[in-house]
Amino acid sequence: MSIQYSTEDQMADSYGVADSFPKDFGYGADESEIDESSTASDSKPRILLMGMRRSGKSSIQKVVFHKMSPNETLFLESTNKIYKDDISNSSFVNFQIWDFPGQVDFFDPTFDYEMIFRGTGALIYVIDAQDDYMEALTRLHVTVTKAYKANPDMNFEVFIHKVDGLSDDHKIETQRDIHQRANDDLADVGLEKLHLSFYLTSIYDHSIFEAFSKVVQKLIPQLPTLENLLNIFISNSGIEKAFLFDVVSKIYIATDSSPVDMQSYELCCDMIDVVIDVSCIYSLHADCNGTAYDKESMAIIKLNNTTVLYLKEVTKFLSLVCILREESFERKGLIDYNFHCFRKAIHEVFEVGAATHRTFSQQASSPNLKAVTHNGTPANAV
Ligand SMILES: Nc1nc2c(ncn2[C@@H]2O[C@H](COP(=O)(O)OP(=O)(O)OP(=O)(O)O)[C@@H](O)[C@H]2O)c(=O)[nH]1
Repeated sequence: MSIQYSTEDQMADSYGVADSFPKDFGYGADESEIDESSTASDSKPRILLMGMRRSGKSSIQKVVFHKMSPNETLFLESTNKIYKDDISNSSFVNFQIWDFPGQVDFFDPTFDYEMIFRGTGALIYVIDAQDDYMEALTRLHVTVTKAYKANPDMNFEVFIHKVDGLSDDHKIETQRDIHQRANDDLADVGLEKLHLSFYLTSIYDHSIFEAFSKVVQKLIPQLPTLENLLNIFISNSGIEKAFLFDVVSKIYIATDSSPVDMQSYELCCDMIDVVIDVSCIYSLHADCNGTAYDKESMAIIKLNNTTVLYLKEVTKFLSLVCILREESFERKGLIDYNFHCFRKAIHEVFEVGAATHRTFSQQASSPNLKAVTHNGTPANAV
Protein backbone atom coordinates (compact mmCIF):
# COMPACT_ATOMS: atom_id res chain seq x y z
CA MET A 1 0.00 0.00 0.00
CA SER A 2 1.19 3.50 -0.60
CA ILE A 3 -0.29 6.82 0.15
CA GLN A 4 -0.84 10.20 -1.41
CA TYR A 5 -0.50 13.44 0.51
CA SER A 6 -1.37 17.02 -0.03
CA THR A 7 1.60 19.27 -0.51
CA GLU A 8 2.80 21.19 2.51
CA ASP A 9 1.70 24.45 0.88
CA GLN A 10 -1.82 23.17 1.00
CA MET A 11 -1.38 22.12 4.60
CA ALA A 12 0.09 25.38 5.77
CA ASP A 13 -2.04 27.90 7.52
CA SER A 14 -5.24 26.69 5.97
CA TYR A 15 -7.64 27.02 8.88
CA GLY A 16 -9.24 29.94 7.18
CA VAL A 17 -10.57 27.87 4.35
CA ALA A 18 -12.22 25.18 6.41
CA ASP A 19 -15.94 25.45 6.15
CA SER A 20 -17.89 26.18 9.26
CA PHE A 21 -20.73 24.45 11.02
CA PRO A 22 -23.42 23.26 10.72
CA LYS A 23 -24.37 22.82 7.07
CA ASP A 24 -21.28 24.49 5.73
CA PHE A 25 -19.07 22.43 7.97
CA GLY A 26 -19.09 19.80 5.31
CA TYR A 27 -17.19 18.72 2.31
CA GLY A 28 -17.62 21.64 0.00
CA ALA A 29 -19.15 20.98 -3.35
CA ASP A 30 -21.87 18.41 -3.38
CA GLU A 31 -21.86 15.46 -5.63
CA SER A 32 -21.35 15.91 -9.31
CA GLU A 33 -22.29 13.71 -12.12
CA ILE A 34 -19.42 11.90 -13.67
CA ASP A 35 -18.72 11.02 -17.11
CA GLU A 36 -17.76 7.41 -16.96
CA SER A 37 -14.47 7.87 -18.77
CA SER A 38 -11.43 8.32 -16.61
CA THR A 39 -10.38 11.88 -15.86
CA ALA A 40 -7.43 13.29 -13.96
CA SER A 41 -9.45 13.80 -10.78
CA ASP A 42 -10.69 10.24 -10.98
CA SER A 43 -7.21 9.08 -10.06
CA LYS A 44 -8.04 9.75 -6.40
CA PRO A 45 -8.54 6.66 -4.26
CA ARG A 46 -12.17 5.78 -4.22
CA ILE A 47 -14.77 4.02 -2.16
CA LEU A 48 -17.73 2.63 -4.08
CA LEU A 49 -21.25 2.45 -2.68
CA MET A 50 -23.24 -0.27 -4.41
CA GLY A 51 -26.42 -2.20 -3.70
CA MET A 52 -30.03 -2.58 -4.74
CA ARG A 53 -32.33 0.35 -5.40
CA ARG A 54 -33.57 2.11 -2.26
CA SER A 55 -31.16 0.16 -0.07
CA GLY A 56 -29.93 3.46 1.40
CA LYS A 57 -26.67 4.28 -0.44
CA SER A 58 -27.29 7.98 -1.07
CA SER A 59 -28.65 8.41 2.45
CA ILE A 60 -25.44 6.99 3.93
CA GLN A 61 -23.29 9.31 1.88
CA LYS A 62 -25.43 12.37 2.68
CA VAL A 63 -25.67 11.68 6.40
CA VAL A 64 -22.00 10.87 6.95
CA PHE A 65 -20.41 13.44 4.67
CA HIS A 66 -22.97 16.19 4.20
CA LYS A 67 -24.57 16.51 7.63
CA MET A 68 -28.00 15.69 6.27
CA SER A 69 -30.37 14.74 9.06
CA PRO A 70 -31.65 11.15 8.74
CA ASN A 71 -35.26 12.29 8.37
CA GLU A 72 -34.41 14.42 5.35
CA THR A 73 -33.26 11.32 3.47
CA LEU A 74 -36.92 10.33 3.13
CA PHE A 75 -37.12 12.91 0.34
CA LEU A 76 -34.04 11.80 -1.58
CA GLU A 77 -34.73 10.96 -5.17
CA SER A 78 -33.48 7.81 -6.77
CA THR A 79 -29.96 8.03 -8.22
CA ASN A 80 -29.99 7.51 -11.97
CA LYS A 81 -26.34 7.85 -12.86
CA ILE A 82 -23.10 7.29 -11.03
CA TYR A 83 -22.38 10.27 -8.80
CA LYS A 84 -19.00 11.01 -7.39
CA ASP A 85 -18.41 12.93 -4.22
CA ASP A 86 -14.98 14.35 -3.61
CA ILE A 87 -14.17 14.16 0.09
CA SER A 88 -10.98 16.15 -0.03
CA ASN A 89 -11.58 19.82 0.68
CA SER A 90 -11.97 19.80 4.40
CA SER A 91 -11.21 16.36 5.60
CA PHE A 92 -8.12 14.54 6.77
CA VAL A 93 -9.02 11.55 4.68
CA ASN A 94 -8.99 12.36 1.07
CA PHE A 95 -10.93 10.19 -1.30
CA GLN A 96 -13.90 10.02 -3.61
CA ILE A 97 -17.13 8.24 -2.92
CA TRP A 98 -18.94 6.94 -5.95
CA ASP A 99 -22.63 6.38 -5.42
CA PHE A 100 -24.06 3.95 -7.95
CA PRO A 101 -27.64 3.76 -9.15
CA GLY A 102 -29.39 0.65 -7.83
CA GLN A 103 -28.91 -1.74 -10.68
CA VAL A 104 -25.51 -1.87 -12.28
CA ASP A 105 -25.56 -3.69 -15.57
CA PHE A 106 -22.21 -5.40 -15.92
CA PHE A 107 -23.08 -6.41 -19.47
CA ASP A 108 -23.60 -2.83 -20.63
CA PRO A 109 -20.63 -2.23 -22.97
CA THR A 110 -20.49 1.48 -22.06
CA PHE A 111 -19.92 0.62 -18.40
CA ASP A 112 -16.20 0.04 -17.98
CA TYR A 113 -16.38 -1.72 -14.63
CA GLU A 114 -12.82 -3.00 -14.85
CA MET A 115 -11.51 0.54 -14.99
CA ILE A 116 -13.72 1.53 -12.05
CA PHE A 117 -12.75 -1.43 -9.88
CA ARG A 118 -9.05 -1.10 -10.65
CA GLY A 119 -8.86 2.31 -8.99
CA THR A 120 -10.92 1.34 -5.96
CA GLY A 121 -9.78 1.00 -2.34
CA ALA A 122 -13.00 -0.37 -0.92
CA LEU A 123 -16.35 -1.53 -2.22
CA ILE A 124 -19.24 -1.08 0.19
CA TYR A 125 -22.25 -3.20 -0.69
CA VAL A 126 -25.42 -2.03 1.05
CA ILE A 127 -28.17 -4.57 1.84
CA ASP A 128 -31.57 -3.42 3.12
CA ALA A 129 -32.16 -5.64 6.16
CA GLN A 130 -35.83 -4.63 6.34
CA ASP A 131 -36.49 -6.04 2.89
CA ASP A 132 -36.23 -9.50 1.37
CA TYR A 133 -32.49 -9.73 0.75
CA MET A 134 -32.26 -12.81 -1.51
CA GLU A 135 -31.89 -10.83 -4.73
CA ALA A 136 -29.46 -8.48 -3.03
CA LEU A 137 -27.32 -11.48 -2.11
CA THR A 138 -27.30 -12.73 -5.69
CA ARG A 139 -26.21 -9.29 -6.89
CA LEU A 140 -23.64 -9.02 -4.12
CA HIS A 141 -22.12 -12.26 -5.37
CA VAL A 142 -21.97 -11.09 -9.00
CA THR A 143 -20.56 -7.72 -7.99
CA VAL A 144 -17.80 -8.95 -5.70
CA THR A 145 -16.67 -11.73 -8.02
CA LYS A 146 -16.34 -9.27 -10.92
CA ALA A 147 -14.63 -6.74 -8.70
CA TYR A 148 -12.24 -9.33 -7.25
CA LYS A 149 -11.18 -10.41 -10.73
CA ALA A 150 -10.44 -6.80 -11.70
CA ASN A 151 -8.76 -5.87 -8.42
CA PRO A 152 -8.10 -8.55 -5.78
CA ASP A 153 -6.50 -5.99 -3.46
CA MET A 154 -9.60 -3.98 -2.72
CA ASN A 155 -11.53 -4.38 0.54
CA PHE A 156 -15.04 -5.81 0.41
CA GLU A 157 -17.41 -4.40 3.00
CA VAL A 158 -21.06 -5.36 3.43
CA PHE A 159 -23.38 -2.98 5.27
CA ILE A 160 -26.44 -4.80 6.57
CA HIS A 161 -28.39 -1.58 6.62
CA LYS A 162 -31.60 -0.12 8.14
CA VAL A 163 -31.26 -2.35 11.21
CA ASP A 164 -33.05 0.31 13.28
CA GLY A 165 -36.29 -1.51 12.42
CA LEU A 166 -35.04 -4.86 13.78
CA SER A 167 -35.02 -6.30 17.30
CA ASP A 168 -31.63 -7.23 18.76
CA ASP A 169 -32.22 -10.95 18.20
CA HIS A 170 -33.41 -10.36 14.66
CA LYS A 171 -30.28 -8.30 13.93
CA ILE A 172 -27.95 -11.09 15.02
CA GLU A 173 -29.96 -13.68 13.13
CA THR A 174 -30.00 -11.57 9.94
CA GLN A 175 -26.26 -10.98 10.14
CA ARG A 176 -25.58 -14.69 10.67
CA ASP A 177 -27.82 -15.65 7.76
CA ILE A 178 -26.36 -13.11 5.33
CA HIS A 179 -22.82 -13.97 6.37
CA GLN A 180 -23.45 -17.69 5.87
CA ARG A 181 -25.18 -17.39 2.51
CA ALA A 182 -22.71 -14.89 1.04
CA ASN A 183 -19.70 -16.97 2.07
CA ASP A 184 -21.29 -20.23 0.89
CA ASP A 185 -21.89 -18.66 -2.54
CA LEU A 186 -18.23 -17.64 -2.72
CA ALA A 187 -17.05 -21.08 -1.57
CA ASP A 188 -19.16 -22.69 -4.33
CA VAL A 189 -17.10 -20.88 -6.97
CA GLY A 190 -13.78 -21.45 -5.19
CA LEU A 191 -13.41 -17.89 -3.93
CA GLU A 192 -12.85 -18.65 -0.24
CA LYS A 193 -9.96 -16.19 -0.30
CA LEU A 194 -12.32 -13.30 -0.98
CA HIS A 195 -12.91 -11.82 2.45
CA LEU A 196 -16.18 -10.00 3.15
CA SER A 197 -16.52 -7.86 6.30
CA PHE A 198 -20.02 -7.34 7.69
CA TYR A 199 -21.43 -4.40 9.67
CA LEU A 200 -24.89 -3.72 11.09
CA THR A 201 -25.73 -0.13 10.21
CA SER A 202 -28.41 2.52 10.42
CA ILE A 203 -28.40 6.23 9.65
CA TYR A 204 -30.58 6.76 12.73
CA ASP A 205 -27.76 6.11 15.18
CA HIS A 206 -23.95 6.19 15.27
CA SER A 207 -23.53 2.73 13.76
CA ILE A 208 -23.10 4.13 10.25
CA PHE A 209 -20.27 6.42 11.42
CA GLU A 210 -18.62 3.56 13.26
CA ALA A 211 -18.81 1.28 10.23
CA PHE A 212 -17.45 3.98 7.92
CA SER A 213 -14.64 4.59 10.40
CA LYS A 214 -13.57 0.97 10.13
CA VAL A 215 -13.77 1.02 6.33
CA VAL A 216 -11.59 4.13 6.13
CA GLN A 217 -9.12 2.91 8.77
CA LYS A 218 -8.31 -0.12 6.63
CA LEU A 219 -7.14 2.29 3.92
CA ILE A 220 -4.75 4.20 6.17
CA PRO A 221 -1.32 2.56 6.10
CA GLN A 222 -0.16 4.42 9.23
CA LEU A 223 -2.93 2.90 11.35
CA PRO A 224 -0.65 0.63 13.47
CA THR A 225 1.63 3.59 14.22
CA LEU A 226 -1.31 5.78 15.18
CA GLU A 227 -2.69 3.06 17.46
CA ASN A 228 0.69 2.63 19.05
CA LEU A 229 1.02 6.35 19.71
CA LEU A 230 -2.46 6.42 21.23
CA ASN A 231 -1.62 3.45 23.45
CA ILE A 232 1.53 5.13 24.72
CA PHE A 233 -0.31 8.40 25.26
CA ILE A 234 -3.21 6.96 27.25
CA SER A 235 -1.15 4.60 29.37
CA ASN A 236 1.14 7.45 30.48
CA SER A 237 -1.70 9.88 31.11
CA GLY A 238 -4.23 7.80 33.04
CA ILE A 239 -6.76 8.03 30.21
CA GLU A 240 -9.36 5.31 29.68
CA LYS A 241 -10.08 5.72 25.98
CA ALA A 242 -8.94 8.05 23.19
CA PHE A 243 -10.19 8.57 19.66
CA LEU A 244 -8.52 10.47 16.86
CA PHE A 245 -11.41 12.04 14.95
CA ASP A 246 -11.80 13.50 11.52
CA VAL A 247 -13.80 16.51 12.78
CA VAL A 248 -16.02 17.07 9.77
CA SER A 249 -17.30 13.53 9.31
CA LYS A 250 -16.91 12.28 12.90
CA ILE A 251 -15.20 9.24 11.47
CA TYR A 252 -12.51 8.12 13.90
CA ILE A 253 -9.37 7.33 12.02
CA ALA A 254 -7.70 5.58 14.95
CA THR A 255 -8.21 4.65 18.57
CA ASP A 256 -6.12 2.87 21.21
CA SER A 257 -6.24 -0.90 21.24
CA SER A 258 -8.79 -1.31 24.05
CA PRO A 259 -12.21 -2.38 22.72
CA VAL A 260 -14.55 0.33 21.43
CA ASP A 261 -17.94 0.47 23.06
CA MET A 262 -20.65 2.32 21.19
CA GLN A 263 -21.58 4.49 24.15
CA SER A 264 -18.08 5.95 24.46
CA TYR A 265 -17.93 6.57 20.74
CA GLU A 266 -21.34 8.29 20.80
CA LEU A 267 -20.30 10.47 23.72
CA CYS A 268 -17.19 11.60 21.84
CA CYS A 269 -19.20 12.28 18.65
CA ASP A 270 -21.67 14.35 20.66
CA MET A 271 -18.83 16.30 22.20
CA ILE A 272 -17.54 17.28 18.77
CA ASP A 273 -21.05 18.49 17.86
CA VAL A 274 -21.26 20.54 21.06
CA VAL A 275 -17.84 22.12 20.53
CA ILE A 276 -18.53 23.05 16.93
CA ASP A 277 -22.05 24.29 17.75
CA VAL A 278 -20.94 26.45 20.64
CA SER A 279 -17.94 27.90 18.86
CA CYS A 280 -20.06 28.62 15.84
CA ILE A 281 -22.86 30.31 17.81
CA TYR A 282 -20.49 32.42 19.90
CA SER A 283 -17.96 33.05 17.16
CA LEU A 284 -16.74 36.64 16.92
CA HIS A 285 -17.43 36.51 13.21
CA ALA A 286 -21.11 36.67 12.48
CA ASP A 287 -20.92 34.21 9.60
CA CYS A 288 -18.70 31.85 11.59
CA ASN A 289 -16.76 31.23 8.43
CA GLY A 290 -13.73 29.09 9.15
CA THR A 291 -13.80 29.85 12.85
CA ALA A 292 -15.68 26.88 14.24
CA TYR A 293 -12.57 24.74 14.62
CA ASP A 294 -8.99 25.95 14.79
CA LYS A 295 -5.67 25.65 16.61
CA GLU A 296 -7.18 27.06 19.80
CA SER A 297 -10.03 24.56 19.87
CA MET A 298 -10.21 22.58 23.07
CA ALA A 299 -12.96 21.59 25.47
CA ILE A 300 -13.47 19.91 28.81
CA ILE A 301 -16.83 18.40 29.75
CA LYS A 302 -17.29 16.98 33.24
CA LEU A 303 -20.11 14.45 33.43
CA ASN A 304 -22.08 13.69 36.57
CA ASN A 305 -20.61 10.19 36.84
CA THR A 306 -17.02 11.35 37.63
CA THR A 307 -16.03 11.00 34.00
CA VAL A 308 -14.31 13.78 32.07
CA LEU A 309 -14.30 14.29 28.30
CA TYR A 310 -11.30 16.17 26.99
CA LEU A 311 -11.01 17.41 23.39
CA LYS A 312 -7.94 18.97 21.81
CA GLU A 313 -6.97 20.04 18.32
CA VAL A 314 -4.31 17.89 16.61
CA THR A 315 -4.37 19.22 13.06
CA LYS A 316 -6.88 21.39 11.25
CA PHE A 317 -8.87 18.27 10.39
CA LEU A 318 -8.16 16.05 13.36
CA SER A 319 -8.99 16.24 17.00
CA LEU A 320 -8.23 13.97 19.91
CA VAL A 321 -11.14 13.15 22.21
CA CYS A 322 -10.33 11.38 25.47
CA ILE A 323 -12.44 9.81 28.18
CA LEU A 324 -10.93 9.75 31.66
CA ARG A 325 -11.80 9.72 35.34
CA GLU A 326 -11.98 12.91 37.36
CA GLU A 327 -9.07 11.88 39.60
CA SER A 328 -6.82 11.31 36.58
CA PHE A 329 -7.74 14.75 35.29
CA GLU A 330 -6.15 16.28 38.39
CA ARG A 331 -2.84 15.65 36.63
CA LYS A 332 -3.86 17.85 33.71
CA GLY A 333 -0.34 19.26 33.43
CA LEU A 334 1.04 15.80 32.75
CA ILE A 335 -1.76 15.04 30.27
CA ASP A 336 -1.08 18.28 28.42
CA TYR A 337 2.64 17.60 28.27
CA ASN A 338 2.01 14.08 26.95
CA PHE A 339 -0.49 15.47 24.48
CA HIS A 340 2.13 17.93 23.24
CA CYS A 341 4.50 15.00 22.56
CA PHE A 342 1.70 12.98 20.97
CA ARG A 343 0.71 15.84 18.67
CA LYS A 344 4.30 16.34 17.62
CA ALA A 345 4.63 12.63 16.84
CA ILE A 346 1.44 12.64 14.75
CA HIS A 347 2.75 15.56 12.72
CA GLU A 348 6.03 13.73 12.20
CA VAL A 349 4.27 10.54 11.08
CA PHE A 350 2.47 12.40 8.33
CA GLU A 351 5.44 14.52 7.35
CA VAL A 352 7.48 11.35 6.82
CA GLY A 353 4.58 9.91 4.85
CA ALA A 354 4.40 13.02 2.70
CA ALA A 355 8.12 12.84 1.97
CA THR A 356 7.84 9.13 1.11
CA HIS A 357 4.96 9.89 -1.18
CA ARG A 358 6.89 12.59 -2.99
CA THR A 359 9.73 10.12 -3.63
CA PHE A 360 7.22 7.50 -4.68
CA SER A 361 5.46 9.88 -7.05
CA GLN A 362 8.73 10.71 -8.71
CA GLN A 363 9.38 7.03 -9.29
CA ALA A 364 5.96 5.85 -10.38
CA SER A 365 3.70 7.43 -12.90
CA SER A 366 0.46 6.08 -11.45
CA PRO A 367 -0.11 5.96 -7.70
CA ASN A 368 -1.40 2.95 -5.86
CA LEU A 369 -5.07 3.72 -5.39
CA LYS A 370 -5.76 1.42 -2.50
CA ALA A 371 -4.67 3.83 0.21
CA VAL A 372 -6.58 7.00 0.90
CA THR A 373 -5.00 10.37 0.42
CA HIS A 374 -4.39 12.48 3.49
CA ASN A 375 -4.48 16.14 4.16
CA GLY A 376 -1.54 16.01 6.54
CA THR A 377 -0.26 18.32 9.20
CA PRO A 378 -0.01 22.07 8.97
CA ALA A 379 3.54 23.28 8.31
CA ASN A 380 3.46 25.44 11.44
CA ALA A 381 3.26 22.38 13.64
CA VAL A 382 4.68 22.70 17.12
N1 LIG B 1 -35.24 2.96 8.48
C1 LIG B 1 -34.21 3.34 7.74
N2 LIG B 1 -34.41 3.89 6.53
C2 LIG B 1 -33.33 4.26 5.81
C3 LIG B 1 -31.99 4.11 6.30
N3 LIG B 1 -31.13 4.56 5.35
C4 LIG B 1 -31.89 4.99 4.32
N4 LIG B 1 -33.20 4.82 4.58
C5 LIG B 1 -34.35 5.18 3.71
O1 LIG B 1 -34.29 4.37 2.56
C6 LIG B 1 -34.86 5.08 1.45
C7 LIG B 1 -33.96 4.96 0.23
O2 LIG B 1 -32.75 5.62 0.48
P1 LIG B 1 -31.76 6.11 -0.68
O3 LIG B 1 -30.56 6.62 0.01
O4 LIG B 1 -32.44 6.98 -1.65
O5 LIG B 1 -31.44 4.72 -1.39
P2 LIG B 1 -30.45 4.44 -2.61
O6 LIG B 1 -29.82 3.11 -2.35
O7 LIG B 1 -29.51 5.58 -2.82
O8 LIG B 1 -31.48 4.30 -3.79
P3 LIG B 1 -31.21 4.44 -5.37
O9 LIG B 1 -30.69 5.83 -5.61
O10 LIG B 1 -32.57 4.22 -5.98
O11 LIG B 1 -30.25 3.39 -5.76
C8 LIG B 1 -35.05 6.53 1.92
O12 LIG B 1 -36.43 6.73 2.17
C9 LIG B 1 -34.27 6.62 3.22
O13 LIG B 1 -34.86 7.51 4.17
C10 LIG B 1 -31.83 3.53 7.60
O14 LIG B 1 -30.72 3.37 8.14
N5 LIG B 1 -32.96 3.16 8.27
